[in-house]
Amino acid sequence: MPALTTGVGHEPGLYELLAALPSKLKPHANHPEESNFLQGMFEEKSLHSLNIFFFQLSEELQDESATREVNELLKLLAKPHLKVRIFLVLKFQCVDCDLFCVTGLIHVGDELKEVNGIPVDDKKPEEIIRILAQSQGAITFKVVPGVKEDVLVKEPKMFVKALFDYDPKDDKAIPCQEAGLAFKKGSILQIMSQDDATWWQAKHEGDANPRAGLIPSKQFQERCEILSTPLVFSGVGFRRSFRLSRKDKKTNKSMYECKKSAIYDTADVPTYEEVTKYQRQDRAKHRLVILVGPTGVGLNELKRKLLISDPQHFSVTIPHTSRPKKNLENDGVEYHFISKHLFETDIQNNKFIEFGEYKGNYYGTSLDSIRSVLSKNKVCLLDVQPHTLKHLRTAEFKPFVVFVKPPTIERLRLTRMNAKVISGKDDKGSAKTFTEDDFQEMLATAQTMENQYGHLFEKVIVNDNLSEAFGELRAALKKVELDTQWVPVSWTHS
Ligand SMILES: Nc1ncnc2c1ncn2[C@@H]1O[C@H](COP(=O)(O)OP(=O)(O)OP(=O)(O)O)[C@@H](O)[C@H]1O
Repeated sequence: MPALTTGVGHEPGLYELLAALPSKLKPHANHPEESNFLQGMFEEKSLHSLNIFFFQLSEELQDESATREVNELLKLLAKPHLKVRIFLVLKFQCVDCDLFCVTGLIHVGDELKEVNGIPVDDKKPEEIIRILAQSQGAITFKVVPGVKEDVLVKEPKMFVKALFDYDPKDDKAIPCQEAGLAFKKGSILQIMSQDDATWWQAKHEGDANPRAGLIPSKQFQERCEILSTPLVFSGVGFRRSFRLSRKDKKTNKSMYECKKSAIYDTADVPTYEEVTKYQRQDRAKHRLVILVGPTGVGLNELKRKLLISDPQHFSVTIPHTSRPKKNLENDGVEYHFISKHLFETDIQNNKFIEFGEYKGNYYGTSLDSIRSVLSKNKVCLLDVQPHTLKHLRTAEFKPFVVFVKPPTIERLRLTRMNAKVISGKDDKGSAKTFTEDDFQEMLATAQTMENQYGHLFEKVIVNDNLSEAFGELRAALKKVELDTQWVPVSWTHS
């Protein structure tokens, strides 16, 4: 039985295999015209833009017109060593010439069973070439996937969270749009095969339909993304540099300039993240709840409502400052008061997740202040600039990131008519009503945040009607505490 084989230890994908076939088969060609035919056929552009269709065995079995194939497959299935691995009969079709062929993503070691319905088990390669040469129009290969000991016993159990939207209909690179699997940012996909370097096979987690579809591999998507993304040093800032969780409303606003840059980190091209199921155990620490959103969108308001709704359950961090303590203040209540020197040492030692300077004094949120809340078995509510998220996405904090998004400009005008925003522009940090510019900036910043960090948001809440937004947030946080969630695999290895 002819097997599609190449060099040991190398498993090319479909395209490499097609490219390698002429030279592999050449020694078996008896006549120069056979050899030329082969060369021509495999260089044919159309063959490289093959449409690929997958047909599950179950579907084939249900297809009454396929009686002969069914019998053949049943015979094969009866062979104990083939039992598990014959699961696909795969077809591909050439768009340009209407060639309709069978195979899947062909791999080294796959066995060719039929060409155009002619059994080729006993045929020599040169005989197969002759059948190909004589074929007109449709060419059909039937291929039995080769043995892979590790996939024999069970289905692959690798799950990933998609960090980008994908629709094969918009993808000019995919060899067959019909065989592609569409998904959205945040979709959980079960990866069925990574054998091909460019196109993985996957299905939606929990999808009863066992058919897998093609998705771009991680490496391929990274390449495409890098090539298509201009390196932009955006002037659109995240105006509010960082917020502190102080209870003093007067100073709880955008007074500080953040020291860290909000420039897009092109090294982190969002593709897929391997995930696993996580269920918080009874006595385990709560996941850190992070709220992200443009200035004025209502993060403080939502935090405040949560704190009031259940002060025993929710809490916020106490910031550090190097400014002198005022008379009515208590160390460790409004702030942790520390010296400028100690603050600088702590900055050097990466103790702050965010810090800034205002009127010569430092203010910052330390990692230890988060730990302190979590160790009291409370839910810690934190709002940060989105670029700090990657530092907080650790097994220790397992953050649940909520993006609070403004509604449309019309709804902003209506709902925020009487609302006050703390102006960071004047020195006093005084409250003023929202201007049209504030709304525009809020919307623009929200868009930038979503574009750059949207893949890190687990929940998006539009803060249109405040009580509805609060209700949605509350419900989401409840779910996080009680339900099983998909989290990065690295969070569950300790
Ligand atoms: N859905 C809403 N409808 C009406 N007013 C709202 C809504 N959400 C928030 N506000 C009001 O908008 C103002 C700004 O809200 P808040 O201070 O919570 O924003 P923020 O996101 O914390 O902004 P900053 O970063 O400037 O602190 C407040 O007066 C608040 O009461």
